[in-house]
Amino acid sequence: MKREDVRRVDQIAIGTYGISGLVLMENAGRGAAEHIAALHHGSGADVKRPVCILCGPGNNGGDGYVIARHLELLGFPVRIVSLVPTDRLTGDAFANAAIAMKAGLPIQVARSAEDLEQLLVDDEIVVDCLLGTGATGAPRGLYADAVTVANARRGVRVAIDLPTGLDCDTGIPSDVTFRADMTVTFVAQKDGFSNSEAKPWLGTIHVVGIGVPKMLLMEFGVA
Ligand SMILES: NC(=O)C1=CN([C@@H]2O[C@H](COP(=O)(O)OP(=O)(O)OC[C@H]3O[C@@H](n4cnc5c(N)ncnc54)[C@H](O)[C@@H]3O)[C@@H](O)[C@H]2O)[C@H](O)CC1
Ligand SMILES: [K+]
Repeated sequence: MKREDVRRVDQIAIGTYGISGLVLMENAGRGAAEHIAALHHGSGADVKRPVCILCGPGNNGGDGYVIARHLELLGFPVRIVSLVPTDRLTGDAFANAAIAMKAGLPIQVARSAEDLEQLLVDDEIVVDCLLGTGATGAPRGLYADAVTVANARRGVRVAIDLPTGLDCDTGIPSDVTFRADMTVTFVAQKDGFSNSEAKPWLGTIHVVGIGVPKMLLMEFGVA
């Protein structure tokens, strides 16, 4: 699907079908958490690798707070590194950040590249909830720093909805693009994911349904 179409599906699911955005976000985050947890099974060790979830300013970040809550329930040590103070979040993202705070999930705010160098360590699962379908252009400022530092660490990298820096309509990566080992994308594959140039940045792709009715998916030709 095209970026604008998947955003339209989101709006119609909420505005016309009356599905709460919180329900869509919960389905997205829970589905993503299950795929991240499945990464672990191959290693055999019963110690669950720590997970660091990088959260941006929008609903892609909001997904990260849901992912954190579900991964904790699945036995993973989780922590959230947000690139914005949580009181700057709005809507469904703010709601889930507030739930995460009340639930005692560790949240640290990174304000500079130095903060990110300190906060991101090796041998973790790093989850990219920085920018999703609301991104325009190459990652700017602290978002570019976060991608650069995350790519430099030894560990497993998971992109949520799309790797930050990748144009999901064309598949063309920015100079700074999150290099994911796995991408969990919502509702449907993004058109750009079929561009071979995007492959090194996507890793293994999983599509997670978020409860959008089949009738609506069929209207957009994805069911
Ligand atoms: N039906 C669905 O697909 C659902 C998707 N969900 C998730 O929501 C995001 C889209 O959320 P949105 O708030 O619209 O946008 P982002 O989270 O991507 O944030 C965009 C935000 O970031 C700033 N920004 C934009 N471009 C840049 C840039 N180049 N550098 C730095 N900062 C940038 C700007 O402030 C924008 O407003 C979707 O991807 C899914 O993850 C729902 O959770 C469930 C339903
Ligand atoms: K992302």
